[in-house]
Amino acid sequence: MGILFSKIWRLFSHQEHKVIIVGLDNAGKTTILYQFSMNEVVHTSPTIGSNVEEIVVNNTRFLMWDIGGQESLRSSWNTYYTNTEFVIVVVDSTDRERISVTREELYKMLSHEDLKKAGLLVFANKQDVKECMTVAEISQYLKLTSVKDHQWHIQACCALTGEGLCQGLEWMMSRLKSR
Ligand SMILES: Nc1nc2c(ncn2[C@@H]2O[C@H](COP(=O)(O)OP(=O)(O)OP(=O)(O)O)[C@@H](O)[C@H]2O)c(=O)[nH]1
Ligand SMILES: [Mg+2]
Repeated sequence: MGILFSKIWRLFSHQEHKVIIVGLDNAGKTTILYQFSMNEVVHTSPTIGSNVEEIVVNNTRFLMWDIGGQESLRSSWNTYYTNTEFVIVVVDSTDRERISVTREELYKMLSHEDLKKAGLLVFANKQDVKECMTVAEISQYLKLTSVKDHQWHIQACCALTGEGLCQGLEWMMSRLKSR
C-alpha cells in the first residue's frame, strides 16, 4: 500500500529530481549542462562554484547542478550531495593521465552516506577526439563492475555535438520508472 501510494504520489506531484554533475576540471561538465538546457554549445570558462539548470524531459523535471572540478573545489562537492538522486560523472576520455584521480574521487563519492541511494551515470566525453579512451577502457580503469551498491551506467558521448547525451538521460528516466 505504501509503495503504491508513493508511486501515485510521484506520478502526480511532478517532483524535481536532483542531479549533480561532477568530474575533473576540463571534462566538459558545463558544456554538457548547456547542451541539455539550451541544445547548443556555449563558450565556457572554468566553473568556480556551480551552475544550475532545470531540464524537463517528458514531464520529468531534473534539477541539474554542474559543479566546478578544479582540485581546490573538489573538497566542497559534498556540500551538494543532500537529496541527490543521480550523480553524473563526466570523464575527459582523452585524459589518460588523470583517470586514476577520477577513480579516487568516484569511490570517495560512492562511499558518502548522502549518496547511498543515488544512481551513477558516467559520461565518457570527448569521443570525437582521435585515440581517446573507449567506454570499455574507462569502465576498466574505473573498476565499474565492482560497483555493486549503486545502479550505474556508462555512456559514450560528445558534448560538442550532443551525441550520446540523450541516451544518458534515457537511462536515468528508465531508473526512475523502475522504482
Ligand atoms: N573535443 C571536445 N571538446 C569538448 C567536449 N566537451 C567539452 N569540450 C571542451 O572542453 C573544454 C572544457 O569544457 P567545460 O565544459 O568548461 O569543462 P568543465 O568540466 O565544466 O570544467 P570545470 O568547470 O573547470 O570543472 C572546453 O574547451 C570545451 O569546449 C567534447 O565532447 N569534445
Ligand atoms: Mg565547468
